[in-house]
Amino acid sequence: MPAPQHDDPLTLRALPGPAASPAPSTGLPQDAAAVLQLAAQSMFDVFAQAAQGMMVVDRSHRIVWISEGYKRFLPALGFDSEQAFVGRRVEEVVPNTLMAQVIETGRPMLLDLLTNQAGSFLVSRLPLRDAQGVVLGAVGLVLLDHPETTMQPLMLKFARLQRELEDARRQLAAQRRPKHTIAGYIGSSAVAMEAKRQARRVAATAATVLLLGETGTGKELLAHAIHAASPRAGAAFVGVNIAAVPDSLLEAEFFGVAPGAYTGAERKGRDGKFKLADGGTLFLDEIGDMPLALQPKLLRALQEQEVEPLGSNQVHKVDVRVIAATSRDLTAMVAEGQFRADLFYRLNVLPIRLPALCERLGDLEALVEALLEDIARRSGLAHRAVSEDALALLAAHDWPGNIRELRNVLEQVALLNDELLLTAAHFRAVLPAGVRAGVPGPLASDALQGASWSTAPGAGELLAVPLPQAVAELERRAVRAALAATRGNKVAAARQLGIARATLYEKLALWGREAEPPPDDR
Ligand SMILES: Nc1ncnc2c1ncn2[C@@H]1O[C@H](COP(=O)(O)OP(=O)(O)OP(=O)(O)O)[C@@H](O)[C@H]1O
Repeated sequence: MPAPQHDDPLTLRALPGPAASPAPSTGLPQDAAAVLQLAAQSMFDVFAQAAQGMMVVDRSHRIVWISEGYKRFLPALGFDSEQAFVGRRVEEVVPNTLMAQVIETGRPMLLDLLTNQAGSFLVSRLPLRDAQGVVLGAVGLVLLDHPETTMQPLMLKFARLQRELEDARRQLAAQRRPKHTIAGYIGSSAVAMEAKRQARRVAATAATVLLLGETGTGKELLAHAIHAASPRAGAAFVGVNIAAVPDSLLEAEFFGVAPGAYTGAERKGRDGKFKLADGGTLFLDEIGDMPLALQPKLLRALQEQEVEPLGSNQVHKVDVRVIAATSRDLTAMVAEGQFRADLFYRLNVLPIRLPALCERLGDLEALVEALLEDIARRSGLAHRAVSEDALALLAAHDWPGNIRELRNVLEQVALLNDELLLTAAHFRAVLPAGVRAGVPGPLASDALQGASWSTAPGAGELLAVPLPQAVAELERRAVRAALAATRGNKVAAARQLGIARATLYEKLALWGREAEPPPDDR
């Protein structure tokens, strides 16, 4: 490094010349202290040569020396000569410098970013000590000027790695968390606690469980949780949504297809859900939509723990625990002959009723908090809180879609707004106004009036058209009315209409969007 051009004893002692004395032909000195001193000297020389500029500051923070390279920063710092700069306290002439901190603490700052009116600099600051280790001052090195351009690729890479690290941490935390636990069913109201108590009790048994409750009350969540808390937790949890599978495909879905039973894609045969759930749990969602014709075969599978794939005359033993769920009134369906009584009794061994949200509004705040936390975790958005007036508005709202609807509303509001505190005004913009749908049930007369289904066109007009056309028109209006009354919730609408969800989906697909209520009806 260039020799300091200052006669201050500090400089001379602190920036030693070739102190260690290696024998020229034998290489490194023999003692460790001399090797270290040599290493320090060499390192310093490398730094000094690579640096864009250097300065030395004494114990009282006064600049005692600057390198040739440093001089080019002087104009930007407001100095036109070295004489005017040297001798000044460093913090007075180099804004944002931390040289004083290094002198006071004696701790080096190996790499730091310094930004002031002269630009941005990658700097290094090292304390200078005497033989007794007393700090005499500090040396500052400007390693790079304008690192934002010269180091841009490195900085971009660093930012990307940082982002990836955060994503990985988030994913890992999500994976480690058991997906569904009974404690994850949020609520401390008496009805919620009772549902959890029953879930814990049945988890230990192998008996069939029947989960009853309106749409979106957490039946599937609790089914997962019961499985996770059961001795079968290590085996598969297989779910079938009966309403979503066309009737004609259900048998193969449940019991599988024997090889050679069909040509084409099914030629090799395939396992049914019972087989896939062997050793674990089979979740039969929307069991009320099970076609009557298939119910005896399901009953046999439940009782005998045996399945017979389609096109086969062999039975296979399975060991499956069944959890069924429905939002329909199975007792009424049995009375009306729509559901077999023997299957109902077989399923109804351990029924657990999940309360609707309106029955446990005391849990609303805890649910909102837990759902917002989950939304933030999954989306990477900031965690939001809700104001008192927002909670009051939510409590006054009717929740036909229960917790699923609550979750959707929270998600929408969180996505649409940047504020960390969500207020009633934010929710008012999203919550459907108008008809209070009330407890879903048989087609309610106010719901019908809400959608004016019994008015235009009048009965007289319908009489003037051929019967199939009139029937089709009535059917459309009934579906529109049910969708309007349930704010587009198709499960609740199908229940109100007394038809399977799959049937409603089929009708909507057939009619196209014209059958759905206009957005302002929802
Ligand atoms: N008690 C609860 N605590 C936390 N989240 C809940 C709770 N109940 C329901 N949820 C959430 O609400 C949503 C709907 O729940 P889930 O699918 O379990 O309802 P469901 O009763 O099975 O509905 P459907 O009858 O329409 O199938 C999910 O996102 C679930 O995580």
